[in-house]
Amino acid sequence: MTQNNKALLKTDIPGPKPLRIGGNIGTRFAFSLDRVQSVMDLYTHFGHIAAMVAHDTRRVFAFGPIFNHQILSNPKLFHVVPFLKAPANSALERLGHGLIMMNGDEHTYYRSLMQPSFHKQAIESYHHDIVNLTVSMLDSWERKESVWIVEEMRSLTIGIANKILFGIDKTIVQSSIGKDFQRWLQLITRPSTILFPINTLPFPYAKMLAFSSVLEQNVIALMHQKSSKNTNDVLSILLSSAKTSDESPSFLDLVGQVATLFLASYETTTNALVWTMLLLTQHPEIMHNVIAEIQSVCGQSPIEPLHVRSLPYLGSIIKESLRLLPPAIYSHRLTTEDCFLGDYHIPEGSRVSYSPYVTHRMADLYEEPRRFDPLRWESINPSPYEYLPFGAGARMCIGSGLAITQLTIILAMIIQRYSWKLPLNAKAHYQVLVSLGIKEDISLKLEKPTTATISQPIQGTIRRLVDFPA
Ligand code: HEM
Repeated sequence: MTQNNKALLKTDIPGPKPLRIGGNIGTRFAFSLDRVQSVMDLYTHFGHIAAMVAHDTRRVFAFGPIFNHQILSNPKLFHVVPFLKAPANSALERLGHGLIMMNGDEHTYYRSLMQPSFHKQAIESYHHDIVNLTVSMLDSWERKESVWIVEEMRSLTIGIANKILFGIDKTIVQSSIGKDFQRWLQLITRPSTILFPINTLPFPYAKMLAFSSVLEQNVIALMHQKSSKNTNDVLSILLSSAKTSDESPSFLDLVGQVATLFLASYETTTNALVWTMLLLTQHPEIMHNVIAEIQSVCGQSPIEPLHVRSLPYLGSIIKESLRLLPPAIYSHRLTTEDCFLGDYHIPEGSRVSYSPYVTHRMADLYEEPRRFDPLRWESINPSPYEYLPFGAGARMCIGSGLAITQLTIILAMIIQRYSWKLPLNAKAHYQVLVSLGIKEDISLKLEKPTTATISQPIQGTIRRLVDFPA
């Protein structure tokens, strides 16, 4: 950008004022109390470009398809940034350095290495593992009248991640890498770990660093086992493409990819399943129609790969659920040089975020955006920057095809065997840890899928995000 252009651009980005007590930090803290509502309020009150604190160009949000395109189609200018400080050459640094945190040529190289594991054919080859693990879960429901839905969906998606990412059977999950990763995720997302990166015991950050070393050793041991066996899972495909690649990355170089795959896959998919099932409890007519579609296309037969592409109504339900409650609310980038967003000058080193959540709620793109309306997909065809639950551009979610396949198979199989109802006064309070989920688990009452029954109205903060039928 020339000096002249720079002078013409504005720097007074609108946003909430610093608080009288607490200043900029106070305003940032207020934002973090409810990030979902706060990000929407920024757009509603200040428009397409807004700062977390007025005039502070270090933390900026850019909303809507034009800015999504500008940010996501220019990965050289908008870099991703690690969210946790890690000591140089530590296990934490290596575990955190996966595709999602890479930039430039390194990102391009590892993305091409991982791509074969997510091709259409590879995804079809995981189909039977997804079906088998879902059958086991549904069989265990036969003895139950109700199920804790988050717990069930989480344990299923971890089981699937273990099997299709690492070739580990569910029976070994309890003592396996899946549990280690879950614990690691809890440790790295604790506010005390993030706020006080002090490497001395008993600080939680020091405990997390020690646990990272254990996890890294376990991941490397797993890679040694894999490299001597020929199994059909994402890690095996990755190891064999690494072997034939010119740069031949070592196991240590690949540790971060393994961690990223596990962490990026199961929590997002769990939350998408839970939200979809909860939304269906509030829309009996939609539930009724999807039962009819599944009965007519699949009957009681096992779900085959062909069925996954032949359930358009279920497909619209999944799309609509990911529009209304996308697991990724917003995502950050760091500017690598001075640039501009609209009329505003953004200095190098600023954090800029795009938001699938806000974009999906723009009334000029989606009529009555707060309503769950799968039928809207019969008459709209948004661009990749207008509908982006999986991001867009060169860094779009590499697992999007796998995620949609999993959601379709699991939901179709549950709907084949059960209907579900909320208990009296069930509350769904939303929260964002890594992605948008619910705070406390809900016990759903199971029924046979004869017809969809009217459920109790759902209570809780979810009513701030969704307009349910009266
Ligand atoms: C419903 C489920 C999922 C949702 C909503 C989701 C969402 C996303 C989003 C929004 C991004 C882009 C983030 C950004 O722009 O900063 C992303 C990236 C990524 N996702 Fe997913 N994801 C899901 C499932 C999965 C699965 C199943 C896997 C792998 C098994 C996966 C692996 C990844 C990876 C590796 C990236 C980084 C891609 C890159 O930077 O090149 N995700 N995901």
